[in-house]
Amino acid sequence: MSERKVVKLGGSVWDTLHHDYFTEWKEWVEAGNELILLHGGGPRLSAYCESQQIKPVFQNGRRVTTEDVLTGATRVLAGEMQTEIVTALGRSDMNAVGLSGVDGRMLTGRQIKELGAVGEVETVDVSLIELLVQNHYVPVVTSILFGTNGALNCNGDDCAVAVACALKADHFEMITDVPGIRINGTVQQTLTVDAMQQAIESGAIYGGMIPKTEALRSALDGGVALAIIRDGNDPTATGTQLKEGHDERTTSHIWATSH
Ligand SMILES: Nc1ncnc2c1ncn2[C@@H]1O[C@H](COP(=O)(O)OP(=O)(O)O)[C@@H](O)[C@H]1O
Ligand SMILES: CC(=O)N[C@@H](CCC(=O)OP(=O)(O)O)C(=O)O
Repeated sequence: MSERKVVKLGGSVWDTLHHDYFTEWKEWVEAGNELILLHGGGPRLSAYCESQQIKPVFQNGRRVTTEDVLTGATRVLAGEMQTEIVTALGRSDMNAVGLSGVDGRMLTGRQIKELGAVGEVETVDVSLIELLVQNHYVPVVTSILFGTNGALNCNGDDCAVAVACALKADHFEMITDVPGIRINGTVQQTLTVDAMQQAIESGAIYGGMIPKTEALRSALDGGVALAIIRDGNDPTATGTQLKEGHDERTTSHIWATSH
């Protein structure tokens, strides 16, 4: 029975991504399974903004997006980043196809007005992705949404989990530049939903890790059996898996020591 894996590839780790990931993905696809890649490109987009004398501004890990930033987002995410990823997959003998949410109106977005030209995913039409995977292509999707008044920038993690849930993925992996979620200096192999929420409130989880942990939670709520953060620099590392339920001991431990 074929399995379906959705992988979110973080822009933070793309430049140093361990090559064994390509081998792992190739073997996964060759074994008859399905692979769908989602990607961001936050650091490259920030570099673009700085080159244009635009100061990057974030709120809870999501970028405030003016029209000029949106131009950069389409150039960097749907252009430079996506072409590099599709090319790298091709060099590892995988037939990848680059897309964003505007293709076939696959991902429509509702604007989050206080962040500017930013959207949250409103609808996911999986038919284009299904068409590609049935024909043994690896879809590579970036987080630009189809909005009523034009394209919208979407956080890569928010976008990835919406796609993972709509596709009823068996696995959802978020590959990033750290070995997992650290609380008080220790990488957590598992984290309960309650402990995660308290770690966000205490500031132990901050910045770009906030949308990532929220995405893990949405994946669990959306019925994805395995939702995990993995280290892009080390494919053998355990990572952090989010667990349902309550763990009073872990929760109070984090609460007590992170203040
Ligand atoms: N508790 C935490 N544990 C690990 N990393 C954290 C934590 N809180 C915040 N971070 C930050 O989150 C970053 C990953 O988010 P981000 O830079 O948005 O990655 P990506 O580009 O892969 O989506 C890490 O590099 C780290 O600086
Ligand atoms: C609205 C919003 O925050 N969009 C993100 C899209 C790119 C992204 O998410 O990149 P990573 O996956 O590398 O973090 C941004 O502009 O940075």
